[in-house]
This record gives sequence, structure tokens and C-alpha cells, in this order.
Amino acid sequence: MQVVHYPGQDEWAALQQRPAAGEAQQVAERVRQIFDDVRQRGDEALRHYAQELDGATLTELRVSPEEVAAAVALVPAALQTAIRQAHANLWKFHQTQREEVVRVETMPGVSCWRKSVPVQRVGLYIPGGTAPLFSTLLMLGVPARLAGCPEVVLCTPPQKDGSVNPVILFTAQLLGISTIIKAGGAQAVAALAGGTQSVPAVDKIFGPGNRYVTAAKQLAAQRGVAIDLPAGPSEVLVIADKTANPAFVAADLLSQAEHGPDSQVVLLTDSVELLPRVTIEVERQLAELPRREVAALALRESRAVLLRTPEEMLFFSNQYAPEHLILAVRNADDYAEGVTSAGSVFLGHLTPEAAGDYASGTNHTLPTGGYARNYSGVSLDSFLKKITFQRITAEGLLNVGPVVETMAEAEGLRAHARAVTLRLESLSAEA
Ligand SMILES: NC(=O)c1ccc[n+]([C@@H]2O[C@H](COP(=O)([O-])OP(=O)(O)OC[C@H]3O[C@@H](n4cnc5c(N)ncnc54)[C@H](O)[C@@H]3O)[C@@H](O)[C@H]2O)c1
Ligand SMILES: N[C@H](CO)Cc1c[nH]c[nH+]1
Ligand SMILES: [Zn+2]
Repeated sequence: MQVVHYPGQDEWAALQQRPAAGEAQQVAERVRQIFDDVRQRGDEALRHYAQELDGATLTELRVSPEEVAAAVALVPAALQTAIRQAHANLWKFHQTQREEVVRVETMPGVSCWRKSVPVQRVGLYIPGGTAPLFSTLLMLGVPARLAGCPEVVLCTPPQKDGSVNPVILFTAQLLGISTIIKAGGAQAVAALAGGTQSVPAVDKIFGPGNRYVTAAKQLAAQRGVAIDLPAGPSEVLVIADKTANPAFVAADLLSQAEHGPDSQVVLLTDSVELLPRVTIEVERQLAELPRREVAALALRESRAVLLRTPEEMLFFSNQYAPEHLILAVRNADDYAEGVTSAGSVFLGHLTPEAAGDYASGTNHTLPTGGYARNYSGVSLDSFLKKITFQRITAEGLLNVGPVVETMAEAEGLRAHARAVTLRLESLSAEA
């Protein structure tokens, strides 16, 4: 980790830079080629990239019911129980996001209301390049089911032997998802966006992924398919004061660093004593991790920054807009009040970010790369469209009609005014 003591504000922008930002152009170009190929060759292109990028030789792209049944039997009972508990917690938290239909009479006789309707065809991308993230399937599948989306298509990269990770298949079965496609990366997103012989096209694509997946979702959005949000390589920013436990902070930093080489972790502290204790602890814990090589690459682009005051730390964090923000401080509630940009916030010394990754109930599909400045994480709303309705009675038309006529005339839109005037005239003819 790069350690920086008391940087001037003119140095902050460089410290807030995300890794690999310079390669975005190359990644975008590669993704465009893959999109063109999938559009032209459909399933054949998906098989080609499965071979080239995932090392898997595929004949069938769709997972069969037999494969699901065989996989479910392989999942240990303790893991099944844990997944069911996480599912229950996610369901409990997300179902509170349901909205009642409220009818409002804006003027006597003018009724307006809004109803939530599920997005009809949704595509869920579940990362599987370096780790099969079955937890992500819960994060997307639970709100999709709560919303009532009728068609759910799941894409995930195949393993080298051509199978899909059994825990992903168990979780899909738990969620009642049966359309499962062995495709990963940009090619999966391209298939969901445009459809192929085996992959149904969808209306909206969800899910996190590496920079190829994220760039592909952005391209899909340009081509008219909705996406949830840019949810790329994982990040965490920890604000820690002198009351923080260095081992806890180091573990939290490493928990996101181990996701991938593009991940980034940031420590902000106003304690000159804590900072070296955390960096020593990071090195010690890193050596014990099975994914230490990946985490070490992420740490090369990560920072530990000593700042002067709580206000400075909060200001830096809001500018950086982290995917995850951990407040490892004595007065976490006070800090939380000042948070304006973050995907998800974890308060106090006993709230590891890993809890939100798996099981506390909040969603872990969150904006990265600074997008927490203008995006929220996935929620029930992501799977719903809000359609407005209205009905106007005779009394209502008498009330609102003249307002519309006046405004339409002022905009020079005579036909708009006439749509009201003709009705008002018909009412006076009846009277
Ligand atoms: N922001 C969030 O909410 C969130 C949640 C979970 C995971 N994540 C992130 O998701 C990512 C998962 O990444 P992953 O790589 O393990 O899995 P992935 O499924 O996102 O990507 C794997 C796919 O990338 C493609 N790919 C790899 N190298 C390529 C290349 N050179 N050219 C073209 N395509 C290539 C391949 O098709 C492969 O199947 C991590 O960065 C993790 O931090 C983010
Ligand atoms: N931290 C990831 C989101 O950035 C989510 C995840 C899945 N599994 C473990 N963690
Ligand atoms: Zn994680």
C-alpha cells in the first residue's frame, strides 16, 4: 500500500484515482468487437469465447435440469443452511422496500396514482471468473422474485470442465431460476442484450463483474437495453480513528483486495499511531491468504492516508465515493450523518463489510469507480417500473381543464388546448 502523510488538498485527486482507468479505451474496444461477433455468430461466438477466455469446451450452452439436480446433491448441508439464512435476511430487508399504491386527488375530481410493475425480462450476470459468487445470485434473485419479474435469465462463466459451480446451481434452484446459460464476460452481456439461439434477449441486465463485464453493460445501455448500475471491481474505504483495532481494519481492507487485481482499498486515519500498525497487520494477514497474489496486486494500487481531522476524512471519502465505507471510529453515528456519497456504510468496530457481502440483509451489488456519487446499489426498485395512472371526472375537468388550456395556448400548442376545450364544450352541451 502506498502510505501518504498529510497530503495537501492539491494531491487528493491523484490519491482518489481508480486503478486501470488508463486502460478503459482498450477494454471498450475489445468489448465492442465481442458484441459484434456475438451479434453475427450468436451461440457459435459464445462457444468460441468460452473456449478462449474460460478454457471450456461447450456443446450445450444451457444448463440442463439433470445438471442442476446433480449439483444440488454436492452442496454440503451446512452451506445450504447458511444460504437459506442469508436468503431469509435479504428477503426480510428487501420486502420492506415494497410501496403501497397511493391515490391522490390533486383537485376535486382529478385522481392520480402510481403502481409498481415488474420489468418483464431480466438478465442476471453472476461473476465466476476467479470466484463463483453465488452470494451475488442471492443479491439479484431475491429482489427479482419479490418484484415478480416473470422471465429471469442467468448467465455465469463456465468452469474449465464445462460445468457451472454447484453452489450457483443450488442457489438458482432455491430462487426458482431455471434458465441458466454458461456464458461469462462481455459475450454474456452481449447475448442478453441482443439474444442468440440459446439466450433470450432481456429488457434489463443486472449484476457486477470485472471491467469487461462493466464496460459491456455500459455498451448495452448505449444500445437501448437498461442496466442496473456500473458495479465493477470491488472497493472499500475505511475511516479509522485511534480506537480502531488494527487487525480488524487490515482484515476489512484485505477482504476487498482479495476480490481481484483491479480492486482498490483505502485507509484514512487521523491517528499517526494506528497507521503503521494497520500496514504491518495487512502484510502479516496477506501472507496467510490463499488469494494473496491477487490481493497483493490490488494493494499496489491501494493507499493508506494520514489526514488531520474527522472533517477532512469525511470530505475525502465523499469525494472518493467508495462502494463500501467502513466507519471504524468511536462515534460512527456522527460520521454517518455526514456521508453524502457511498454505496453502503458499515458502522462501528463490530460491523465487518463482509457481513453485507453475504448475509446481513442489505444488497452487495453496489456502484464502484466513483459512481456512488450518482447511483444507488441494487434494490427492489431496480426490478420495478413505476407507471402512473389518472382518471378525471366531469368535476375534475371543470377544475383542471382551464389550467391546461391556458398553459397549452401559452406554449403555442393549440391541439393540446383543443383536447380539453372539446370535452369542456361537450359537458356544457349536456348541462
Ligand atoms: N460492485 C459490486 O457490486 C461487485 C459485487 C461482486 C463482485 N464484484 C467484482 O466482480 C468482479 C468479478 O470478476 P471476475 O473476473 O472474477 O469474474 P467475471 O465473471 O466478472 O469475469 C470473468 C469473465 O471475464 C472475461 N474476461 C477475462 N479476461 C478477459 C480478456 N482479457 N478479454 C475479454 N474478456 C475477458 C471472461 O469472459 C470471463 O468469463 C471482481 O472485480 C469483483 O470485485 C463487484
Ligand atoms: N464485495 C463484493 C462486492 O463488491 C461482494 C462479494 C461477494 N462475495 C464476497 N463479496
Ligand atoms: Zn466481497
